[in-house]
Amino acid sequence: MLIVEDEYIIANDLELILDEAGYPVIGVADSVDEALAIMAQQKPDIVLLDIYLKGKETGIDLAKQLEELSIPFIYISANDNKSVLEAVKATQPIGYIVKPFREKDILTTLEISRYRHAHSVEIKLREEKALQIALTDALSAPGSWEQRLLNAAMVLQSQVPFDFLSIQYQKKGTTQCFNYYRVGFEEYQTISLTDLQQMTNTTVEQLLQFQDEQVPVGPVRYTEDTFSIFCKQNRLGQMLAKAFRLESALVMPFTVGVADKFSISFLSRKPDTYHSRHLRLLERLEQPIVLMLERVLAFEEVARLSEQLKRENNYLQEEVKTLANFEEIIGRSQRLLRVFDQVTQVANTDTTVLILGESGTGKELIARALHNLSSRKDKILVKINCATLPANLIESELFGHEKGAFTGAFEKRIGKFELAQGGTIFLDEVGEMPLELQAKLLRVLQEKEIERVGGKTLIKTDVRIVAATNRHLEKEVAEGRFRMDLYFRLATFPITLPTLRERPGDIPLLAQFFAQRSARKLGKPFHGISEAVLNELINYSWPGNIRELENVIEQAVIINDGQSPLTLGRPLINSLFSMTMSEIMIQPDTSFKLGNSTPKDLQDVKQIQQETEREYILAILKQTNGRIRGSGGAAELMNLKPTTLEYRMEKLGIRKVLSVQPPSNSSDMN
Ligand SMILES: Nc1ncnc2c1ncn2[C@@H]1O[C@H](COP(=O)(O)OP(=O)(O)OP(=O)(O)O)[C@@H](O)[C@H]1O
Repeated sequence: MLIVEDEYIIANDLELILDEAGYPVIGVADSVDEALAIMAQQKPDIVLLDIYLKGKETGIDLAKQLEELSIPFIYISANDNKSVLEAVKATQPIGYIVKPFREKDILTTLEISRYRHAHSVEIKLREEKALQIALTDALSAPGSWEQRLLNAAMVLQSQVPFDFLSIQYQKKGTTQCFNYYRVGFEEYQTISLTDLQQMTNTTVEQLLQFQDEQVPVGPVRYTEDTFSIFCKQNRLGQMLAKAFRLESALVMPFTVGVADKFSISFLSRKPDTYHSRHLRLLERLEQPIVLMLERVLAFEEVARLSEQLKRENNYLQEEVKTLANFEEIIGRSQRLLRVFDQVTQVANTDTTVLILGESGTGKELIARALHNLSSRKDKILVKINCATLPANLIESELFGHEKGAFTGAFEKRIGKFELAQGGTIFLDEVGEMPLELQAKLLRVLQEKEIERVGGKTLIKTDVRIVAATNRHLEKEVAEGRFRMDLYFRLATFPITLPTLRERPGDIPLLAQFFAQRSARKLGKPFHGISEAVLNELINYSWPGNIRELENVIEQAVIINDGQSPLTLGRPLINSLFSMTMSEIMIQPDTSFKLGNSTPKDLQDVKQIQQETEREYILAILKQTNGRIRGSGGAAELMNLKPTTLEYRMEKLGIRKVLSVQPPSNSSDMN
């Protein structure tokens, strides 16, 4: 016990009574200063306090400090002046003893007050527990952060009153700000950045900058005298104070996990709303709130990651991911080695790369190698073929859309840019991108942010861009089909792939590689490639480049009897392929319907293509005894989905038969 009493006799009396009753007295003080000095040495459990003391300060002044320190106290006074008693009540003493007192009065009051105090502490603890549970429910309920934080604010209102609540949430360098203005008993109005912008005549950029300003390290209370400091330190707070006539604040910053920072500012119109008990309550709540938010954020992260994983899986099911690195890129020509050097130089930077080269020269393979050699290799590489995306969906495909953004947008959908977050985007055939979209792509490259179709917010992206085209982009720019500014952005680091005819020395290596791979896939022995065939391959001009060579060799392996070196089965005719690149995906076999005559027009080429494909499928089906699906089935050997193969068979008039016996003398399955 500490006795604070300036009348020596009374103080002495009190000390004796307490000692005898078994309450140890740690000191007797006759002024506030002396009392504080004793308390600095040892914290009393209870203080017995007179109102008028030696010195300028009264017992009521000391009581305010005791309240801050959570030390319970009992007044002992003869003063019954009404205004003094009002001031006494405001300090929330646990008891009051009127002088002159009897020993009995002292001991009874002490006992009852101690009991009531302990009881009220217990009630307070129970209330706090209930508050924690209500906060947990509010913050972990489904819904947006805006709604959840508002629910939490409503729970807190009963304990920490406010007229305005501002919550800043900083995550990975971006800050979100949630503002709630109290307009009724349980009514709050959400104040958006746009509302604030209009109310305060400030630009959104300024507001965003204010939002990012430093917050204090621990909980701080700003009252009448110190509120101006709060306004000076916090320009957003200053604006709010002006706009909503606020005069005091309580700021509670805390960190969740390693980097997620929250700062809650309670603001009030009255200058004396916040007391140290509010601060202490928030301090006590900090740990449970942090733990709970950690859990909520971890759940969100898990949900986000599993969503991302789902998307990646879906994506990977559509895309056959080639594990490309230099070992799988065949060739030793100087031209190709120069490309490898360039890839190695640029891989570990975030520089945008433009891969140029004719169709089939291996642009995609190089793009994948670039990704696999970069620090982003553990993240996804998303390929977008700009030529095959439907014009009306291309924007939503790239940037995603919000629910209801356009007819048919029933669900929110994220685009390929968001899917590739942290990884690489490969924009294949970028030269085919519509002009209108080129402007949007340029913005992504410059600002590194995207906006979903129908969305209102900009989303930061961390994606490396690799683009490829077989078009002559400078010519496209000159003819107004490609934006010059985008061209310069993309062409920061151009890599030009040599055509196959520019590196004939690599043809035998590639042919050997493709033949071995196909033979392995088809389960056939491989007896090499004859000298004559190799010469033929070297002398051919390969307008379809490596892809064409790959197809020619694959077909040669299919028709090979498995006992002799590979033969082509049909001659390679240079003149035919000067027609169009896209027509040469499947090589014509001149032994088919058109005989050995050279095709005259596009129709002829198409017919040859179809027949070649038909023969090809039949050869594979023969190999698999007619089995399409499952392991070792034709679809697997051809790297196609079974449904795709069935569709192609139907188009080419190949009927499935129930018996899987190989047909004896015909290669047809009909
Ligand atoms: N150096 C190489 N070694 C082994 N295979 C290669 C090589 N270059 C290309 N290929 C193979 O050739 C085929 C065509 O390559 P790719 O798709 O990368 O060409 P592209 O230039 O992107 O074609 P397009 O412009 O038509 O999209 C692929 O099957 C690829 O695996």
